[in-house]
Parts: sequence; C-alpha cells; structure tokens
Amino acid sequence: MHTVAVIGAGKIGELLLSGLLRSGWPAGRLLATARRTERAEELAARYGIRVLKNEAAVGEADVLAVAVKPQDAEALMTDIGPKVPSGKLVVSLCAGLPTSFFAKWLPEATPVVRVMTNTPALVDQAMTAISAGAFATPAHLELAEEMFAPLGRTVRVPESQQDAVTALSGSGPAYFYYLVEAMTDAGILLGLPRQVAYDLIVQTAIGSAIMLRDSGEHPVKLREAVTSPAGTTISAIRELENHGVRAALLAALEAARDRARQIAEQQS
Ligand SMILES: NC(=O)C1=CN([C@@H]2O[C@H](COP(=O)(O)OP(=O)(O)OC[C@H]3O[C@@H](n4cnc5c(N)ncnc54)[C@H](OP(=O)(O)O)[C@@H]3O)[C@@H](O)[C@H]2O)C=CC1
Ligand SMILES: O=C(O)[C@@H]1CCC=N1
Repeated sequence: MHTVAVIGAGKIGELLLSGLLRSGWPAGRLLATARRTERAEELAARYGIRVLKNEAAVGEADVLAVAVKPQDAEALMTDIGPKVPSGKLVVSLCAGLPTSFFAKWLPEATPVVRVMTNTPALVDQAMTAISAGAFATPAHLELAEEMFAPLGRTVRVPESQQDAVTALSGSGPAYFYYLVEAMTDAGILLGLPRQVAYDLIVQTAIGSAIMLRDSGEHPVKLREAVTSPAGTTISAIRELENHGVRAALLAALEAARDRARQIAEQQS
C-alpha cells in the first residue's frame, strides 16, 4: 500500500484525509503537512496521523497530494521541488494549475495527475475528475482513482477539460447552496418560518437530486411532470425566464472557467 502525504492540509486536504481514513486507509500510511503549528497539532489530534514538515513528508511518502491554494503553489514548489526524490507521484488538487506547472520544480519525468474534487467529499458524495499529465501512466490514474473513489464518484477527463470541470463540479456545490439560501428567503417572503422554509427546500433538493441520478429521465421530462397546464410551476418558470436565470448560469460558469485560466496565467 502507498503512503500518501497531503501537502497543505486545509479544507480540501482534510476532506481527503478524513475520507481515506473512513474508507479504511491505514493512518500509518497517511501523512499531512500544515503551515501553522496549531493546524498541525489539530490534524494530528483529530486523525491520529503524523503531521510533518514538508521536506520530511515528501521524502517519506510515495504520493504527494498538493492541496495548497493555487496562489501558494509557487512558493511551496520552490521550497520542496528540489527536495522531491525521483519516483514520486504528484497529485495536484489545485484549481487552474496545469500539470505542466509543476514540472519546472520536479525531477525530470515525475508523473503528475490533476484532480478536481468537491466538498461533498465530507459525506462520501464528491464528484472527482482525474486527468493524466505528461508522465502519468494508467497505473498512476488508477492509484488516483483508488484515493478518490471512497470520497464519491470519479471520472477521467482530458486535462484540457479541467477548467470547465472546475467551473461545473468543483465550484458547483456553492451554486446549489446559493439557490437554497435564495429559495429559503423566498419562503420567508411568502410567510413561512425560516426553519420550515429551509427544511422544505433542503428535502426538495435531496429528492430532486436522487431522481436526477436514479430515474434515468432527462431533467426536462422531470420538470414537465411537475409543470401543470395553467398551474403554479409555469408561473414561476416564466419569471425565471424573464429574469434570465438560464443565461445567468451560462455566464456564471463561463466566468468561473475563465478565472481558472487566469489563475494559471498569473502563476506561470
Ligand atoms: N474549497 C473547495 O471547495 C475546493 C478547493 N479546491 C482546491 O484545493 C486547494 C485547497 O483549497 P482549500 O482547501 O479550500 O484551501 P485552504 O486554504 O483551506 O487549504 C490550503 C492549506 O494549505 C496550507 N499551506 C499553504 N502553503 C503551505 C505550505 N508552503 N506548506 C504547508 N501548508 C501550506 C494553508 O495553510 P494556512 O492555514 O496557514 O493558510 C492551508 O491550510 C486549492 O488549490 C483549491 O483550488 C479544489 C476543489 C474544491
Ligand atoms: O473557488 C475556488 O477557487 C475553489 C476551486 C473549486 C472550488 N473552490
């Protein structure tokens, strides 16, 4: 079994650590690094894993899961890149950064796999997209899948699609939370107590999501089944169309994709 070091265990790094532990990955095969001492102590106490300095972790682990913010990746790689021994697999969780970004600091031909996961990893319902960089083999992709499959679903995509994936599923949970927030407010506008409005919309979201996943029906069909002639739903849909919600979503996801590209340009 491989030893995985999560380099920069913040929110996403911690989700990976906790998901691996829930799936039975031995704590002795997991390492983490943190920038602050309090954070290192917190992770060690919470998960019973060793939290090391970056240099020690990259020496000991076979797989380096880089989970720092993209803006911190250059400083990190400048520090650890020259200390990474040959033969390690680097798995980048960073939005925007292409696998080629890491090559300039790593020993020649170091395999890099780029992944984009999302926060529902906390409940083993992540969507993780995995791409091979120049030197990553099918075996490296399988290893990345082994790491992320316990956190939810995985899919392989060409690396050229990763910025779009980031806009859709990486950032995606935020859009759904935003909708729930707005719809809860709408319930309050209609006179419902906040908690009642929240419970109604959360359960409606869960039920709708399960139908989307399990019914085999196209979303249009599912929506049509709710939308009665001259009924309530079509009155709401007309307002969504009047307010350009579909166009807003197209523009929003394009903006997220463009931001991922911009991050890469700023860091290269
Ligand atoms: N949040 C999300 O939903 C998603 C995030 N991502 C990607 O995951 C990555 C991490 O994001 P997120 O977890 O939200 O960010 P966080 O800021 O929570 O985590 C990054 C962590 O890295 C630490 N760090 C920074 N530099 C170093 C260093 N040189 N050595 C050791 N530790 C270091 C930070 O320390 P400190 O606490 O001191 O800042 C922080 O704890 C990003 O690249 C992001 O694009 C991908 C998918 C979804
Ligand atoms: O907002 C971000 O940049 C990160 C990447 C995807 C989700 N959160």
